[in-house]
Amino acid sequence: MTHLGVIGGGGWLAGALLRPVLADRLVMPADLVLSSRSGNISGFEAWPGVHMTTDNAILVDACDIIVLSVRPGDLDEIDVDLRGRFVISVMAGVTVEEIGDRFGARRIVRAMPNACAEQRLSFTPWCMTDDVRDPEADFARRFFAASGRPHFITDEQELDYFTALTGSGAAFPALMADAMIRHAIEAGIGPETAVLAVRQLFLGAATQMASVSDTPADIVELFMEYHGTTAAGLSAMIDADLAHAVFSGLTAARRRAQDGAD
Ligand SMILES: NC(=O)C1=CN([C@@H]2O[C@H](COP(=O)(O)OP(=O)(O)OC[C@H]3O[C@@H](n4cnc5c(N)ncnc54)[C@H](O)[C@@H]3O)[C@@H](O)[C@H]2O)C=CC1
Ligand SMILES: O=C(O)[C@@H]1CCC=N1
Repeated sequence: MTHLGVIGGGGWLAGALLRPVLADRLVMPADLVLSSRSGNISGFEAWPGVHMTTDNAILVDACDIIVLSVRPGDLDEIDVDLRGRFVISVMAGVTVEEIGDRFGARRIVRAMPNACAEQRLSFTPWCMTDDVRDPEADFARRFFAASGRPHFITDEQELDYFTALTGSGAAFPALMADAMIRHAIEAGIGPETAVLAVRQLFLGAATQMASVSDTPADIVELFMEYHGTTAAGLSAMIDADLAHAVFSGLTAARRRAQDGAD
């Protein structure tokens, strides 16, 4: 049986990816090894058989598939030999070439999930080196399918773009939601009701956008053509150049991913 080792397994993203994988029994607890700085990893109480260590060399010895999930700035501390191992990296801004040079691995999948993995709703673009074997590619696809929607890409550079666009998960929509909540509170709505209302709005809007054939642009146009209160609000937001703010944010995030996130 394949053993999976996750370096940085106590982190935010690793937990979000692994709990669905364990719940689906894609990997059994006894076949999973997690490493962290402290060795005390929470969030896996439902699977007491999961192994935990502070020693990455022990993890690598025990496992044939290694997931790299430390922050890019902590990569220098990871002193392991991954020659002959199948490696899956979810690190932002760390290229396949760098992973190969640092660790000697040739069979590498690089992916960019987001924290919605915890809800099994990540969008997860991924790419791989030519050396990856068919069953390994199949495992990677199933691994990421447990926590959302994997999307295979052939151009690794697109991963830096997706790091900005979707790697951020709920954060960019949350900024918009927070602005709406603050406006509602200023208008006299109680804070709890404002949060409740905007959460439900985003749930409805996201569910609708994901399920109807209309694109987001079609939905905007539909309301503009209605010429009602929504159109008044949309026009003011367009005049205030909401798109410019969004473009600036995505450009900055992409630049950070290209420069090497830390
Ligand atoms: N959090 C997110 O939403 C996303 C994160 N990522 C990427 O995932 C990677 C992990 O990010 P997070 O989980 O958010 O970070 P985190 O800080 O929550 O987790 C990192 C973990 O690595 C461990 N660690 C650090 N040095 C270590 C070492 N030498 N040996 C073993 N473990 C060590 C830490 O103890 C910590 O538990 C990053 O490279 C990030 O770019 C990618 C997409 C989304
Ligand atoms: O904010 C970050 O750096 C991490 C990596 C991509 C998304 N979240």
